Amino acid sequence: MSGPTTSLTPPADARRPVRHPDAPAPGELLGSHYDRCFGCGGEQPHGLHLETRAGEGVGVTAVFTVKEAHQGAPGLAHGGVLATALDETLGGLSWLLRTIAVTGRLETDYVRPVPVGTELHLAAEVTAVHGRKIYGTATGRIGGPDGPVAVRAAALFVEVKVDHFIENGRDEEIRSAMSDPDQIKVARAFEVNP
Ligand SMILES: CCCCCCCCCCCCCCCC(=O)SCCNC(=O)CCNC(=O)[C@H](O)C(C)(C)COP(=O)(O)OP(=O)(O)OC[C@H]1O[C@@H](n2cnc3c(N)ncnc32)[C@H](O)[C@@H]1OP(=O)(O)O
Repeated sequence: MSGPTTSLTPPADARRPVRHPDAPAPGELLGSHYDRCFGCGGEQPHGLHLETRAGEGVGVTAVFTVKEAHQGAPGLAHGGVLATALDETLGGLSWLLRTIAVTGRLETDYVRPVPVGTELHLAAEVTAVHGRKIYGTATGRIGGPDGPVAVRAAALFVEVKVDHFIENGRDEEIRSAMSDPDQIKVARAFEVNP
């Protein structure tokens, strides 16, 4: 097989994650990183509108209500939408590390079907860091933070610079994001704070 290793097991010399001193306080709403994001953007009508909050340690929690537009089988959430909810929640961990990172690998277990109308309560944490690689896990529970587990994920995110988006994104959206001073301020702040 060519290409990078796809293991989700951190190497033996991986370090424990450290919450950045400027990370949002536990309970603080993180807000959307991009208003047209399918996971968290308020301007994306069929999106998940996931609301993520900083948790304790290097963890976050999030809530997502499964809507009619999110179906796969009749009356049930689409598996890809649930993977998006897990991915987006894991993406929120960037705020705790103050590091910009993108998903390299996401492994999902589907444990229970999730009906339309469900409030899915998600929790994610960073488990290890090795160079640019950030390892994490996430769960989604039905109805409340202590509800039955419906989905689980393990993931590896890879740290990138803002240039990752500028060089690879479509010009129209990049120009619009670049003209939003808040977006650039937040993204750059992540880069200069080690
Ligand atoms: C102006 C606008 C501002 C906008 C501000 C936006 C703010 C922030 C937005 C965040 C959004 C969040 C939303 C949710 C999260 C997504 O959904 S992100 C979107 C989905 N993900 C992607 O599109 C990523 C696509 N993939 C890539 O771009 C590249 O493959 C990657 C992941 C950046 C890695 O490429 P690379 O930088 O060349 O890194 P590379 O040297 O190959 O690998 C580095 C290390 O990672 C390992 N690795 C790489 N890929 C993998 C893999 N798939 N499996 C296992 N290991 C891997 C390598 O083995 C290597 O390990 P070591 O050798 O260091 O031990």
